[in-house]
Amino acid sequence: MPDVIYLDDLRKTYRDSRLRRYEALRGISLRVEEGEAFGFVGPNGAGKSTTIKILAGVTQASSGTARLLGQPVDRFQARLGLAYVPENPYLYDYLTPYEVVAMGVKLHKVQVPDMRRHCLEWLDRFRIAHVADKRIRQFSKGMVQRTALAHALACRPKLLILDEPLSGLDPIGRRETVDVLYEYHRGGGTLFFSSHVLHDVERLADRFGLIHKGLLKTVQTPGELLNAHGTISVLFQGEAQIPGAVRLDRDLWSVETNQAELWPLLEQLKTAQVVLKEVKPTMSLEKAFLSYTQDEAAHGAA
Ligand SMILES: Nc1ncnc2c1ncn2[C@@H]1O[C@H](COP(=O)(O)OP(=O)(O)OP(=O)(O)O)[C@@H](O)[C@H]1O
Repeated sequence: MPDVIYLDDLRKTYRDSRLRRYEALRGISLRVEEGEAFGFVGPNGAGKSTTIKILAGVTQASSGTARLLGQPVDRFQARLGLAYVPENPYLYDYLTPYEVVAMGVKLHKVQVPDMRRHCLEWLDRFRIAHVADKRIRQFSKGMVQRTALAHALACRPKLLILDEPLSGLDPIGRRETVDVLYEYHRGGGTLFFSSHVLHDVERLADRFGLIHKGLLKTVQTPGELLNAHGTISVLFQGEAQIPGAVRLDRDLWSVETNQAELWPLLEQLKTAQVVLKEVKPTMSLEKAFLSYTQDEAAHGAA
């Protein structure tokens, strides 16, 4: 079974209006397997959209290899089974959401017993079924985004590539969209998405890749991240002589530990007969993100 996404030494050089060269991608290599949810994170200008546009066939790489489902991205076969939503989707604004979704379903040759019902179900998942027959021209940015996402999912793609899928959505819309994407992933779909909202990447991604200045700095699972850098915060209630414990309230204490020290600490707390209130990892993707980008700045790397 080939990788669903395969990138090898992918490079992209842009030229500005004065024909000066700018290397937006400086050799990205990456594999995403079938059924994986891969989060692509990085600061503004890192190269996320450029990578995604190459995958979606919107722009061409300067060099390197990019394959989808075993096919080079410039072949139309690579896009069979692919749905892509760009950062700012452009939809023909004289169409209605129903027309947009139905057109996608027909183009992808998805067999559905009742087209109207199928489309309305997806529009309903994104809370826009009530405006299914209104012109998109009248829509807000968030509603256009919801229409584009409904269109992508209604096509039952094998691979879903989304560039900043949550931007432009309100907090409830973000949560609902994460839920839909989670379900798609649980159903076996492969998901590749970029996001600035690290919390959403943590909730959705099996692995995440951090891109900075056109280079992939790290690819990790949340578990690997925790083992490599993580600390664990333990909250307990009651008296125990634990070095480093900080009193939060009258008899509520908090102590930070690491993976190796966790079990001995829990044994100690058990012996002291305190009430364990919470054990949670404190290494967030946000901290990792900052550590990778700041380390580089501190060492003056290009
Ligand atoms: N068409 C273009 N012509 C020239 N330079 C470009 C073009 N598109 C992108 N760039 C430059 O390439 C670099 C990477 O841009 P890209 O849009 O891929 O970053 P990004 O990680 O998606 O950023 P953001 O999070 O802000 O969307 C940036 O410096 C950007 O200015």
